[in-house]
Amino acid sequence: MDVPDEVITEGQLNNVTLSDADKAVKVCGVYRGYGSGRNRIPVLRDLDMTVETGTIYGLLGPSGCGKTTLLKCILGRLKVTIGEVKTLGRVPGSVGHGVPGKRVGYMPQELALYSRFTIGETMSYFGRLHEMKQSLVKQRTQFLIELLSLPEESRIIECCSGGQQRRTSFAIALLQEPELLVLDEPTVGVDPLLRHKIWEHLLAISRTHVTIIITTHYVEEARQAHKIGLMRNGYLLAEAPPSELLESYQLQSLEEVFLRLCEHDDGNQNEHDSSTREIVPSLAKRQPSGPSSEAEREPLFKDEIITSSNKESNRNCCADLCSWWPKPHNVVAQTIKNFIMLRRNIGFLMFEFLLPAIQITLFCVCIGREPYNLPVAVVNNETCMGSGFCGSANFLHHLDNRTFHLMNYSHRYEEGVEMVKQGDAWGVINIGENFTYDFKHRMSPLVSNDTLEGSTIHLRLDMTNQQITMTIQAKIMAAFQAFSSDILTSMKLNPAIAQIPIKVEDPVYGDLNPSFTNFMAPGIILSITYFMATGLTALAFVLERKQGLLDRSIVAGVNTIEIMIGHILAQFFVMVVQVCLLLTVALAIFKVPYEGSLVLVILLPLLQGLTGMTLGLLISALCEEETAAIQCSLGLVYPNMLLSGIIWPLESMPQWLKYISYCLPTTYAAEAMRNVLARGWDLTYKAVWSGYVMTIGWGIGILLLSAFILRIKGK
Ligand SMILES: Nc1ncnc2c1ncn2[C@@H]1O[C@H](COP(=O)(O)OP(=O)(O)OP(=O)(O)O)[C@@H](O)[C@H]1O
Repeated sequence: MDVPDEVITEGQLNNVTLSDADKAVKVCGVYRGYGSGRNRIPVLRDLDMTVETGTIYGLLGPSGCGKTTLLKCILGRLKVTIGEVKTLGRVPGSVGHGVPGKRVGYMPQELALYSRFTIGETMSYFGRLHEMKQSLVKQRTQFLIELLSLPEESRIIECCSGGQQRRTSFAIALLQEPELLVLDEPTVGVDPLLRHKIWEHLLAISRTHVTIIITTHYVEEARQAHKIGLMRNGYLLAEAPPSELLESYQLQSLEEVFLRLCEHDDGNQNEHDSSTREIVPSLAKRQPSGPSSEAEREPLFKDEIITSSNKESNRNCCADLCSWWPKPHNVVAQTIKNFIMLRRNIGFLMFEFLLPAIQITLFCVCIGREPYNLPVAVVNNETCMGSGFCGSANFLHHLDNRTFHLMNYSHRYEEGVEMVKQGDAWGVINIGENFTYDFKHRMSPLVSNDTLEGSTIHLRLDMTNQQITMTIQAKIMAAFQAFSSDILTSMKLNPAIAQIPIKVEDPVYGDLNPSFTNFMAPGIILSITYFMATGLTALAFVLERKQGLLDRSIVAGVNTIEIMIGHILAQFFVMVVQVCLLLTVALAIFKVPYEGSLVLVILLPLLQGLTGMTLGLLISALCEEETAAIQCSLGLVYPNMLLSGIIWPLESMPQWLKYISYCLPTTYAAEAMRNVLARGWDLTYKAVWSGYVMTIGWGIGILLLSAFILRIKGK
């Protein structure tokens, strides 16, 4: 950490308060770094800078010296730790100031362009952010196309050459004819002809009272500026008109001046090193003129900082609220931008439309359908001789041959059971040796049932899969009914009197459970909508942030709430189409039963989708990389499905897990959906309205949290 040169006292702090009306930018004693604690990187150190209105200020310095950081402080994108910045007369970010906003044109170092937009659409987007009439945007676009030799406005940005893309980026900064132009290395990688053209234009507009700050590490290029600031290690070594610097140092080039200043600075550093002390970065540092010991100095620092930051925070409290309030023109700009992006990616949009319908199709095809071709061992102990009626053969004949794959093990029941134990069969059917004879006698009022106990059909099943168990049982009952109908009709008896001689013995594995097919469908519908929506927005900020587009839009005056609303509005359209297709497939094609109001059935997935979107925005706010965002959204799918009672009933969960489950956004909703679909309940039932309330509550909560995180991270 650097040595503080001087302690700022209360009086001194007042003295540095900025009031000069003719100064477009005034930076006083600014400190700013990145990170915190041991990982803190100090960047700006006690930096002063003055830019007069209507001049070109060349900010020069080697790579990494802090030029971009300083520009971001001037634009209000970064808050200074200590010191004061005034841009166009006020603290950047003040309510109604227009910085960030339309009073400033910003060209970031990176391209920061929507590559799928045309030049015209790009201009329209930034024009909307600056509240310009579209006719004026058109006019300015034509002017800038001519001035900067850009291709026609219908040209897609990604089809432009590198130089054309940079000039488009420059044109955006000039679009609204701002009072202040901040250009971060506009000439890097630009051919000399274009560089000359850019400087020519800058000189021309500076004569119309436009102030320009331009950074470059091509030192000689800045000779054309009215004033230059030579920056090194986070502070300015010198600040003067180029001619003055050359004259006073009696040197030929600015590069030589810069080298001389660096040597001088190195000498000064060595002198200071003997008195170097480590202090916390948030404390002010200047020439020690006051109390000498650290203990004496610290309270003074802290008071100053608290006083100054309190002043700032009081002033900004209302400002913050106002700046959060979404402005319609920004929301419209964001929404249109997102729709254009959707339109440019029509293949992906179709995929997004169809994916939920494909998922529900897979669910209906793979889950809930009747299993078939099930291996079942048959042990038929009955010996049918002659031409008499053979009941066991008749019974086996009636077993559905699509469902069963029968394997005969005559007289070897144990062998059949072993097959089930080995997992080679789902069950064993054991038919008693006197089955037909006893069945006939069973119907006789003279015979007691007890005496016939040994001649029934015995079933031993693997009951680990409830769907299969239930199918086998149902099919065996159906076959028995058909058999009893045959035999009793031949005896001229009413089949309704048949007594059922089928006994289900202890299962080999598992236990019998009820069916969950219809139980699962509502939860599956909701979770598909929820996670599709999360996926739609999880990359919302990540990509724009990485490409510098988010920063650029914010400098143009958009706030994070407006960006979020823009995303939600555009993606809501996609989601409505998804939900319509999803419900059509589920309810109309696969006949998932619904007893309740269709409005409620449609509304809940839509609300769940909106909540899913807010979760996506939260992921997007938290993650810096696409891979992290994708992993995060995918990683949430399965735990949520397992914990929300979508796949298996909550009643089977341990109590502590139930508490967690009820805290999740889809649990109450799945319950409500089930009640609306299967029981036909409406909003008067708690089990229904609680699902809607929880969904809305979660949506609002996550949205606010995302906005808060974006605010804190300054994105
Ligand atoms: N977001 C960040 N987090 C941590 N460190 C950062 C961040 N941004 C910049 N830095 C560090 O701050 C220092 C100054 O960076 P800055 O981008 O302001 O320099 P610069 O003078 O604009 O460099 P260049 O000319 O290469 O663009 C560098 O050491 C850089 O590594």
